[in-house]
Amino acid sequence: MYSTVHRLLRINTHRVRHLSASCLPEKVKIVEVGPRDGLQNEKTPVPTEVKVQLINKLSETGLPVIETTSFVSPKWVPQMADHVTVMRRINRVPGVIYPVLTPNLLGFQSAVEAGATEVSIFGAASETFSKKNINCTIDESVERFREVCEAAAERKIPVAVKLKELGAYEISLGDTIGVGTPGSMLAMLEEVKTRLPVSCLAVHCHDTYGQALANILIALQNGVSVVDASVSGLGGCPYAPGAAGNVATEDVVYMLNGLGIHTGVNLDKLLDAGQYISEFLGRKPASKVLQAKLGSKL
Ligand SMILES: CC(C)(COP(=O)([O-])OP(=O)([O-])OC[C@H]1O[C@@H](n2cnc3c(N)ncnc32)[C@H](O)[C@@H]1OP(=O)([O-])[O-])[C@@H](O)C(=O)NCCC(=O)NCCSC(=O)C[C@@](C)(O)CC(=O)[O-]
Repeated sequence: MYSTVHRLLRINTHRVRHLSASCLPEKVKIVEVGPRDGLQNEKTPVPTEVKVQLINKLSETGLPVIETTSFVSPKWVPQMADHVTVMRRINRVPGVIYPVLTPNLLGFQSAVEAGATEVSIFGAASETFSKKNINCTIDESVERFREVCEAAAERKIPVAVKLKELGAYEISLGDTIGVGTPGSMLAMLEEVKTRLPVSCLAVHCHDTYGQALANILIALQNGVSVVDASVSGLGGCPYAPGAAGNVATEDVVYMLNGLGIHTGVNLDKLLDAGQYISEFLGRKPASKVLQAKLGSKL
């Protein structure tokens, strides 16, 4: 029995090494979106101090990018109404980037005043979703993005956007409703890679159908090395009813550690941050790794 298990382990290890060497990146940049994408959908207001504490804890984990808040209309997304205070109160760790969402010029200007040094704009591939999410057509949204990109370029502020020709340095491909499968991820990436260099692509996978980790693995095998994830698997989009949270950051880090891929993230500190916010929300974490750690405490 022992030797069978041993042999299986040896075979698996060999396969992991083979994967790493041949087609997986050596390093992956994880973009933590929990404080924004994760919390925006919470129905009960989360106190500013809790958001600040969460971001400060995440800042200590080694995560390189933490999407902090969004400068959208408080009438549309009340949970993000404290964006200025959050930006002012967080402890910014040198080397960590704290981007914020800005849907239009007004949002961009407020974000800069509050000290944002990187902004993201967000568009949709579906007219219906564009209208529901930012109250304009796709064409109109591109015009708004152009204004933001021009204002950002004047101040040398990097922009992450879906439209590379406007000057974005990174494009995050979002499966907002989490219906993608490894098959559709592969087909989508093969198509996108005919038009854009894979080095500027990121993936943003919600886990509604439990496919997110498998989809991410396919993306990594296709050269993507930037992955969005949300601590404790928080989230969902207010304009995509029924969509589950993002893939849990803890689960992504665990998978990448197992593949020998460097992230720079301390998993124990990340689990502490996940436990902190899950306990505050009084909710079982969606992260399987955090569930395993908490065990009988759940
Ligand atoms: C885009 C708008 C603002 C257009 O909203 P609108 O109503 O069309 O805008 P408007 O220009 O007609 O202005 C109406 C009012 O909003 C104000 N306003 C206008 N702009 C701003 C601003 N930036 N910040 C604060 N206030 C703003 C403006 O001043 C005015 O105030 P009033 O005169 O009525 O008092 C609105 O539709 C909105 O805020 N939508 C929310 C979008 C959002 O946050 N969605 C969730 C994030 S996207 C997401 O989760 C998906 C993603 C990215 O994570 C990917 C994935 O998950 O796969």
